[in-house]
Formats: sequence, C-alpha cells, structure tokens
Amino acid sequence: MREITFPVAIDYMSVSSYGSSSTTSGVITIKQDINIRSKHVLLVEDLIDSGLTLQHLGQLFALREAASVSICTILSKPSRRLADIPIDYCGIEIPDEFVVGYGLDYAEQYRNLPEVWIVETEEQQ
Ligand SMILES: O=P(O)(O)OC[C@H]1O[C@H](OP(=O)(O)OP(=O)(O)O)[C@H](O)[C@@H]1O
Ligand code: HPA
Repeated sequence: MREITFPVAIDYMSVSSYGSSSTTSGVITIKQDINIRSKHVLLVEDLIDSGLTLQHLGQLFALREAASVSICTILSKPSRRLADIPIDYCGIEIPDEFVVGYGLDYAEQYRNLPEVWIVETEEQQ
C-alpha cells in the first residue's frame, strides 16, 4: 500500500472457510464486511488456494455494483485451483503445500511467524 501514491481508502474484510482444517469447507463466512458500491476495488489477498473465496467475493462485489474489481495476492497455488480466478498482480506461485506464517494460520496458530513455512498438518499424517 505504501507504493500507491494517489488518494486511496483502505478497508478490511474478514472472510473464513478453512477454520481449523487444511482443506476448504467450501462455505465462505464473512466475519467483517465493507461497503464497495461504485468503488474501484483492489482486493489484496495473502493467498489464493482453491480460488473459492475469491470466486464468492467476485460474485458478491458484482451484485453490490463495485465500479471495478482487480485482484492482488502475495501467494498463489495454481495446482489447487477449483475456480478460475483472473489474478492481476501475483507475488509468488507456490507448490501444493499448506503454508503458515507472515499472517497465514493453521487452526489460528503461527500467524506471528516472520517468514512463510510449510506445515505438516495432522490431516496429512
Ligand atoms: O482460495 P481459497 O481456497 O478459498 O483459500 C484462500 C483463503 O484461505 C485463507 O483464509 P481462511 O479461509 O483460511 O481463513 P480462516 O483461517 O479464518 O479460516 C486465505 O486468507 C484466503 O482468504
Ligand atoms: O496453505 C494455506 N495456509 C493457510 N491458510 C490457507 N488457506 C488456504 N490455503 C492455505
């Protein structure tokens, strides 16, 4: 966000579908919402995995009549995709591993790690 030099509003949604699991429940729950009507939206994600979260948000933002929606993500796992998401800005493509740290969690743990790590989940054992 520090690289954006024109006037911009920054707001946050909280959206959850994994809970304590390393696979998506497929049910997208909005815990904190924002108003995007008639706005040009740059949606910034930490990670796109199945793509179901962004597919849901894309449909929701269209219904809510956003002026435009672009997508930016730090990490992307293309091999896991269930929904085809057009990514406008992608940091790093990663393999099919469950990752934590730098804000990413497994069962609400590890968000505080300063780097991204691969975690071996109980579901994989
Ligand atoms: O492309 P997808 O398969 O939909 O996964 C990507 C989403 O998963 C993560 O949130 P998550 O649902 O894990 O939030 P939570 O930890 O609060 O459940 C991540 O922050 C993305 O929003
Ligand atoms: O690899 C992941 N790590 C953390 N949260 C996630 N949500 C989807 N995939 C992941």
